[in-house]
Amino acid sequence: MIRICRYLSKKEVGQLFLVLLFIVAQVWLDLKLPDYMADITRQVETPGSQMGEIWKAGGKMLLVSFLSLACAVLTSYFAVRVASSFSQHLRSLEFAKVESFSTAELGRFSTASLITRSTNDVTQVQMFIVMGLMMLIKAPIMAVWAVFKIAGKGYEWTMATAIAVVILLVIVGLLMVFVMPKFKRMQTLTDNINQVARENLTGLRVVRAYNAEDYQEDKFTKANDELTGTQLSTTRAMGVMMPVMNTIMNGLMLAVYWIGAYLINAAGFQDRITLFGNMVVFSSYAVQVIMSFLLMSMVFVLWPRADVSAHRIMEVLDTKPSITDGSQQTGKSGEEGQVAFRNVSFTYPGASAPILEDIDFSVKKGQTVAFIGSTGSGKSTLINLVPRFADVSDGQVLVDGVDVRDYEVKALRDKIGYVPQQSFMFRGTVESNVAYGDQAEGVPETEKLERVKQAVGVAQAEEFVSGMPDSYRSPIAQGGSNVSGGQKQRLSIARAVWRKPEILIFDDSFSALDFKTDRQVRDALKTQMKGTTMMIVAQRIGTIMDADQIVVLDQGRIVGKGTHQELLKTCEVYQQIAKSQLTEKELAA
Ligand SMILES: Nc1ncnc2c1ncn2[C@@H]1O[C@H](COP(=O)(O)OP(=O)(O)OP(=O)(O)O)[C@@H](O)[C@H]1O
Repeated sequence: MIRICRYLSKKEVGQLFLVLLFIVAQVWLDLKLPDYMADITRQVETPGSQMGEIWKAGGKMLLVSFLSLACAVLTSYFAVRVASSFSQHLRSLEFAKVESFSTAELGRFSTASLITRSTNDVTQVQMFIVMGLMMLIKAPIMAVWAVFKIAGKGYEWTMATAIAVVILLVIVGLLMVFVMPKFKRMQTLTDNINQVARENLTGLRVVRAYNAEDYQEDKFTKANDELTGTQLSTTRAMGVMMPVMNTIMNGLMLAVYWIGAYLINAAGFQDRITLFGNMVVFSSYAVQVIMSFLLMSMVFVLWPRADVSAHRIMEVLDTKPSITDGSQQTGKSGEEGQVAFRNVSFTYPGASAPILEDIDFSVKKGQTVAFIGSTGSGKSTLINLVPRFADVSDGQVLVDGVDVRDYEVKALRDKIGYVPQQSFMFRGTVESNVAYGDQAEGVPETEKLERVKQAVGVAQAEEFVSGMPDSYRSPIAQGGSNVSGGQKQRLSIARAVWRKPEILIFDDSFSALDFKTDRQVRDALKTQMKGTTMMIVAQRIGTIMDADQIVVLDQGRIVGKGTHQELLKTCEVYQQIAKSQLTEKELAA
């Protein structure tokens, strides 16, 4: 919790000092009140006192109360401001950090946990800051000041207060031992709920198609019950606290008056007024002491949960992304558009065996290299190494003659147009989905739209986009739920084409297209994206048979490399794939 405070901005630290100032002022004013009360009591008890004097003391009391109220309002105002802006800052930091994560880091935290960590956990810290600022700072100042004020006013009363404080501390200590582990568990259970809810919503269609609502509901109920049970037991424990505190406070009051009555009874007439005044003042201060210990104990009860949350946030912020920037902005001149793999091996974090081994090939500017192989043979893993979604475990991937790890990540990715296996659409319009990314910023609207039209044309999506109610300005729902799989795939291709990159990567991106459209897209790419190096992963031989080079993968190793005709003669795995997909006539052609 303390470590997270280093993310406070200068302005927030300034506001914290203001809060501190208002709290000290408030404590000073609050502790002034019993003095006036003692004054009034003395005046009432002293024969011949003037009514005007009592009014004067009462007026001062009222003024001090108002000033204390004003300080309390200002304290809350600044405390809430600091806590809100700090949590806003934390959320932004977490978001930026998560954006820099590679698949390795994303796999280490689950998506659900990352969401809880940037929402619920930040809220816990925010709540603690508000409560902490209002109580944690005030309580010790108040306690010390009040103790200082009551010291010397009668050891019997001081003893009674000390006993009350000890009882209070023991009860709070016991409570903390009981609730602390539960608070820690609460955050993990919140992750759990998020995970189940997320999975259910994402896979809603599958759940419905398999009539698995009851099964999903059971899973959710289990996670929900666990969280509710933990929350209930902590809340119950906390619920006990207030009545216990009240009882201690009232008990102390009784003790103060009982001791007072005893002392006044035993004292001579002259001392009785002083003793009575002391008793009234003491009882007010004793309440302040107990209240401050009560506030402190409340803070210590809130602390564990906030501490767990702060720790979880720091875990994200402290994680060093495995993909770090190099210094190169450009590649070697004369080697633009070239991609080469040099004896590349890759092992997923935590996996025992490499997924890719000894991968070696190169492709020149404007050429097309295709990858084919059985499911799980490592095709996606291989092409993901080019835009550095992960880094090689051994060997080198070169783009434009430079190791991809030596590039500034942004510069490297600016060279690449990537079409993923599962097309992803963002909420917006057709245009905003195609002209997507930093390169779309600052491009004049008319030029942007013109380029969108060209890219959509290459992806053979013109017909269906023109058929949409608002054409290029038609809305696209989150995740592209209002367009078909094939339409999504074409818009996804258009998005990569729009960038006019040096290298285009297609990860099985033609699978949802019919044969005719597949052909048309490839023809359009060939004619309109001349000079662009293409890396295509495909399942269909038809999609890749005219590639300049085909790389055949089997269990993470290259088992064949060459053109379609060469591989038909030399590569057994390729022959098997070809035989299963092509007719005798096509094979002979
Ligand atoms: N994040 C990951 N962590 C651990 N192993 C993974 C991860 N992603 C993929 N794998 C494993 O790596 C292997 C290769 O996966 P990859 O997705 O590269 O295959 P592929 O050839 O593209 O398959 P497909 O044609 O089905 O898409 C698989 O055995 C898979 O289980």
